[in-house]
Amino acid sequence: MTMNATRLLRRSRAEAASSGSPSGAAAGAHRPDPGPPPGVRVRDLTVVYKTPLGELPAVGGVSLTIAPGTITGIVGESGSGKSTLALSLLNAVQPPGRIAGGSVEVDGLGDVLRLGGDELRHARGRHLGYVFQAAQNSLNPLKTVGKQVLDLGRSHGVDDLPALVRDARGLLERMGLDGARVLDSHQHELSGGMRQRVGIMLALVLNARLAILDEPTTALDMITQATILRIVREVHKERGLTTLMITHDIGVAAEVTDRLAVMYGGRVVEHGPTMDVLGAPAHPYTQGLIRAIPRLSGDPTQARALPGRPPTLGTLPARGCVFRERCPLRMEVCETTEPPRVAVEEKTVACHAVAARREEHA
Ligand SMILES: Nc1ncnc2c1ncn2[C@@H]1O[C@H](COP(=O)(O)OP(=O)(O)OP(=O)(O)O)[C@@H](O)[C@H]1O
Repeated sequence: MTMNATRLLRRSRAEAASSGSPSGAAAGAHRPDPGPPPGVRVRDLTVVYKTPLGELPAVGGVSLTIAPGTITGIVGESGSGKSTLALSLLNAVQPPGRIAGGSVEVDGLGDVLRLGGDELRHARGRHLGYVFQAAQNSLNPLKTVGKQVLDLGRSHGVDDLPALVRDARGLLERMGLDGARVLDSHQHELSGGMRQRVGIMLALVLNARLAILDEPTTALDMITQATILRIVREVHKERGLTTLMITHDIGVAAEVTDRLAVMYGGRVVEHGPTMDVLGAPAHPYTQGLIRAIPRLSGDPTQARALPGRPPTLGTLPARGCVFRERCPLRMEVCETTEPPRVAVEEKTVACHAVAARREEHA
């Protein structure tokens, strides 16, 4: 560690000792107020991966509006395209993947898919905070957390590094940790839950207002999981964020999110207020997912796994509805035509059967 870094971190420790209280999680002092939480509009997003069978879509024409200030969950089985969608929001899809079409408009940033080079690097961190899947293991093992905060600040041209370190400490203390001690620690000195909190701090310390959390509680024990979820909710509120949370665990989504998007085979099949999606699911896939979870279905003896297996890129049908193979409501049109998106109360549902039923009742 350079002398300068050591001095900055020492100063942070001295301040911690003299102030005695955490500096809270409100927006950081090293930067003027970045404004209200942003809205996000994903339009016709298609992301393909190169495979031996050619380029195949992991995300197929997804449109999704994320309202400012909400916590939106993305749920779906493994391979449904959740992480690929999250990476697209940062324009961070890597080869053999490629964003083949669409746009991702973020308030205050414009279309993220049109950003490149320095602009994009700047946007990540300053506007878009991302906690990777398995963030517990993504810290640099050779550097203390404090040094990583300073590296982050320098790489984003932060002038007031002491203020940045103070914010990092405040965020850590807000999340129930001894901030000064954690800043002084290496990854191996921290538990999984502590590392996850460090990941959240690193995503937010530059004042990003759009937080993207990919499976933030995977691999944590139940108690630590509950703590992290509480922290996500509280920090979201205090810092005025728009938060997107990827999870395969509907129970987690039910606890934390305001709105829920259900993905299947690279499509968003149902989206709306979490209470409505889980309480009155309209898409046959969402209905099946909920029936498979005893604590949500209400009757453990009635819990039934969805028949069949989720598709892979190679088995995904090129035309028609991607869910039809497993669908109890399958109709002829599902073989050939992509389902329309229909409004069902406050939800949007992509299903031919739901659309047909609505027409009957119209
Ligand atoms: N690097 C890659 N090369 C080829 N195919 C990929 C690659 N990354 C993902 N895929 C495929 O794209 C599809 C979507 O994957 P993605 O990881 O986005 O799904 P997910 O819902 O996040 O799954 P999980 O919960 O398991 O992470 C899957 O079929 C996956 O096998």
